[in-house]
Amino acid sequence: MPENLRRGTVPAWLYLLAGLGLAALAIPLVGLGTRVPWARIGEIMAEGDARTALWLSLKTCLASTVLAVVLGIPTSVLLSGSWRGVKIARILVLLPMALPPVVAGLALLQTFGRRGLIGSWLDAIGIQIGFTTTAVIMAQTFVSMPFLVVALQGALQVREKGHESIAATLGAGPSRILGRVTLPLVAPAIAQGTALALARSLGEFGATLTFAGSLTGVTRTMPLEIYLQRETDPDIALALAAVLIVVAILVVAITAWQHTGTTRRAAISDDDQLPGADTGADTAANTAAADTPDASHTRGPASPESVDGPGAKTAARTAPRGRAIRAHIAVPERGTDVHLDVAPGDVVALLGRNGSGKSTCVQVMSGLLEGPGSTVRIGERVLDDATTHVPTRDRGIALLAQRPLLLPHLSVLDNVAFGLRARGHRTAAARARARRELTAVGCAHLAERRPFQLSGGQAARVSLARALATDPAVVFLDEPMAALDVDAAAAIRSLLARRFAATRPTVVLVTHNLLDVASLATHVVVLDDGHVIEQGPAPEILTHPRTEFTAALAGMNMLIGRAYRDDAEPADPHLVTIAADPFAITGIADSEADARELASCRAVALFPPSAVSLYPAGTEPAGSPRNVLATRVVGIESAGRLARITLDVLRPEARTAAAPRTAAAPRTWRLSADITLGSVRALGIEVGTPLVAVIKAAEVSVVKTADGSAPADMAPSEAKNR
Ligand SMILES: Nc1ncnc2c1ncn2[C@@H]1O[C@H](COP(=O)(O)OP(=O)(O)OP(=O)(O)O)[C@@H](O)[C@H]1O
Repeated sequence: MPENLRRGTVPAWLYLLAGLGLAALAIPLVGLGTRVPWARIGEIMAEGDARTALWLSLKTCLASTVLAVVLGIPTSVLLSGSWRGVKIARILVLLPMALPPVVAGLALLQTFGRRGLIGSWLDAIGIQIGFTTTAVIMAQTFVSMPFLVVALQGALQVREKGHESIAATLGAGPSRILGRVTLPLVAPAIAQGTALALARSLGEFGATLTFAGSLTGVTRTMPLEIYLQRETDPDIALALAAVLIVVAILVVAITAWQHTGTTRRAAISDDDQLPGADTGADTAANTAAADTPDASHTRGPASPESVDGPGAKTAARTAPRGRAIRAHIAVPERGTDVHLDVAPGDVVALLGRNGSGKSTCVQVMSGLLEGPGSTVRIGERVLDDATTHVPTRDRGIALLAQRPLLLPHLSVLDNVAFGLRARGHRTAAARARARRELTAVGCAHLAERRPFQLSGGQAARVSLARALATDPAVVFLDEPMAALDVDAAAAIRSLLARRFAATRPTVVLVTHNLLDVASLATHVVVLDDGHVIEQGPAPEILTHPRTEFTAALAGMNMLIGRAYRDDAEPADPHLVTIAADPFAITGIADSEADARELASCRAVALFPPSAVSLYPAGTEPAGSPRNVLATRVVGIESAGRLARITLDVLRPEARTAAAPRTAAAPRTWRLSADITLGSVRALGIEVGTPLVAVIKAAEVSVVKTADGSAPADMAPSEAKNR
């Protein structure tokens, strides 16, 4: 029993009406069944007229269904769009469904009959349609095609269009998008519409009789044969009716089977999990495998075409492959007017409140949205101006959106190969490259799966592999980590950082996450209400925010400095200390591999104000917290039910022995701590109060900054020792 019926959510009276409805449909068929001379069916069907009628019905139905599909699919695609007059066109197409069949037959006769509008012309050149098998096929097509159009047009109108946009960014042209993306996505509706059209053709009677007549072997189909036999031998009519019902049941059953299959797949896809799909543990294992540099069997180089080593990265850094972006995004109806100037190989984080215009900028630059006054130039190419609009597929960009938007009807491997195929690569070469890309994101073992068999994190990795497989010079990322859990997001972030460092594309990254900014972005552009309100190098904007929004975003505590690992702590391989002489703080990297890689790099430690506990000065907190800082209160403000305490960290007397000295020592380090109002009273906090701040290492995230491989604040001697 369906779930909703078990839960009693259906009112009792519904059962009565539903029972009556089913009975109204089934009882006449049962009544017919009781009168059918079942024992004589074989003998009756062996007779010439009956067999001829059945054969003619099957032939004409097949032909009319093929016509309905060939003409109906393009018609449905056209009618699913929005253009002037589309509503009238939709009514016209549906009209044959509402017409009595005899009227449909009259219309055809008056048009294609010997003396009809077009028929008279055809007759003049020796072509006669009326009362021929062609007329039967035309009559069946006329009445059946609207069924296919209705089923398909509805599905096309509500389809997810994101897949098509992504296919365009991967270089697919309109025909490839229609054939490889749009139609496969609405395949269940095509199957259902085709079966409905076939069933309607099979039962067609009135239009056929009026337009084609009833000539044995030429136009007399099964319904006509049944009608005529009813006058002379009712037993034969009943036997033929039974055969027609069996054929109709077969058609309907095939439809129902198709429909159930696709619905089930879609339901599984929505849950993103299924029996046999990876569990969280598997995902974690994959993540770990992908992030372990020496796990060469599961993870190849960050760039499939490059060698993943510090030397390679440094070499790549000096030679960006990305192109400069110069854009003026003007979309008045969205209140967006933004100038963006991005240097080759830079990673620009586009920040701003919801609705501030970030996605609009990405849509215009990727060609998915036309801004009337916009100009977009990538490298030397003008992509948009008053007279030019280069379609998305020809822009040489990649777009990674919040949802992976993998094509559900293709395997993981073919999803990744899609962009390469669209750009003319042969299947074998495209698949070989796709395998390398999958290896690079730790998903080689998933190549043969379908997207509905992936977890959210795996789908995001595959989507990343697909976007980067075409070696784009410019990458747009529209919150690709927003829908992922913390671990999956960290893994994707780390993959992106490696890939960007290795291949240096120009990147525009839309995000709300400070970790993304700190670890990926070289520059930040902040939007508000469709306009740029602040921009500059990422570390500068984050450490000295000039707007309320950036300050709130940067409300996290942070320390940018040089990372090092304490070799005396082999039991804690994730621990990393960030030193910005004389200050230092210990946190945890996303993985042991990240911790190893971070050592000696420029990195940022981030922790929220809620992670800071305060104690009276001079007390030694119980346990063994890693970060114990002497501080002094410089500000107190109310933050709802909490108080936000601003503290200056006091310069330690002696620098931690293991901490290397940095060239540019910060003069002050200011922290925020959120504590309850009761704690404020209990600690007697006021401006100037000395306090001990304690931060658990587990609360401190450590990520390499976007320019992490080239520490800017290192003393020359230390840079040499690296
Ligand atoms: N399809 C649309 N049609 C009309 N207006 C839209 C459409 N999509 C977005 N807008 C409007 O354009 C403005 C900018 O929206 P946009 O989606 O670019 O913002 P955003 O900064 O990306 O927001 P978020 O962080 O919520 O994704 C908003 O005022 C929004 O309401």
